[in-house]
Amino acid sequence: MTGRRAEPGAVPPPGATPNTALTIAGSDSGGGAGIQADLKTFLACGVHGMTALTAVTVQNSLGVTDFLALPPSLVAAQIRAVAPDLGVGAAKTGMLASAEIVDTVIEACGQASIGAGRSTPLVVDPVAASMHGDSLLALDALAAVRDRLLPIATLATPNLDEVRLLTGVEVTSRAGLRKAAEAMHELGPSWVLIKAGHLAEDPECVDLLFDGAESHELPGPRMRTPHTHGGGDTLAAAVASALSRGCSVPEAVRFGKRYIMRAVAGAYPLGAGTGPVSAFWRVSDDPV
Ligand SMILES: Nc1ncnc2c1ncn2[C@@H]1O[C@H](COP(=O)(O)OP(=O)(O)O)[C@@H](O)[C@H]1O
Ligand SMILES: Cc1ncc(COP(=O)(O)O)c(N)n1
Repeated sequence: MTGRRAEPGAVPPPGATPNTALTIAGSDSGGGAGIQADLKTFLACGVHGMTALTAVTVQNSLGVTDFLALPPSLVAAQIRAVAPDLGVGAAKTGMLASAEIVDTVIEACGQASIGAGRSTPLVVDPVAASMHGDSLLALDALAAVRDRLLPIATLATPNLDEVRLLTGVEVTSRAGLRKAAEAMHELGPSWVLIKAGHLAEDPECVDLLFDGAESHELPGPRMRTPHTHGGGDTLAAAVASALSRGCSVPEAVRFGKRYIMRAVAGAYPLGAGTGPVSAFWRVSDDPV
């Protein structure tokens, strides 16, 4: 692997080939989530980002009003185009829109050696709906994600709504996270990171990483901001960035947690609804 550095997040020296990460996800016209969040995060984490676009959403700070899913063959073709030529250090999935896209992505990942136990680790963020509740995944696609995509995930990163949809386990407090992690792990991913952002009453955001035997808490303060649009994508993309540099899953998740805490701390209002988490904290203010 070219350019591996001990410190995840470091910027590659000018002219050096950076590590690479691929996002397989939808476009957010508002720029806060989806491939836009992933690309900003990849840049901020010092890796070269690539995209396999699955859908175009019509979206702003108030929600998603429409989307068009791309033909599955075009999604697979994007993966096939970049994998052998540019090399994929790590991949992540976000919005996959339809069962046909899910199955095509699984097949293309197999051909490109992306997935658990293969050369390229795969982070599956099982995106089902936007934070406003707008569906981003067809009903029949949830079963495809649960039964066929999660088993090839190196790491799955569900939020608590996705845990409920995928496993039926309802989490209402920090004490319930371990049960959620066990139920998610039974679906087949090597590792599970349960995100606790939705436990609004908890003064902290303690996410839980689980490998089927041991769980590790990722503590962090709960920031007083409503502007967390794109938070899940940003966390998963930061984790994928660290994996692309050869970090272990626990190292990559700890890096991702540090990254998302800074991104939420810098989140800003934009539009009449919910603003995005920030990537600006990583940008130098040197004059051009
Ligand atoms: N108010 C907050 N303060 C600090 N961290 C947060 C806050 N809200 C969410 N997070 C963190 O952001 C990440 C995304 O969490 P969550 O909101 O649960 O997922 P999603 O964006 O997929 O719905 C997690 O690491 C979570 O702990
Ligand atoms: C294209 C796309 N992908 C993912 C999300 C989820 O992000 P959020 O939960 O912040 O709405 C989104 N809204 N749009």
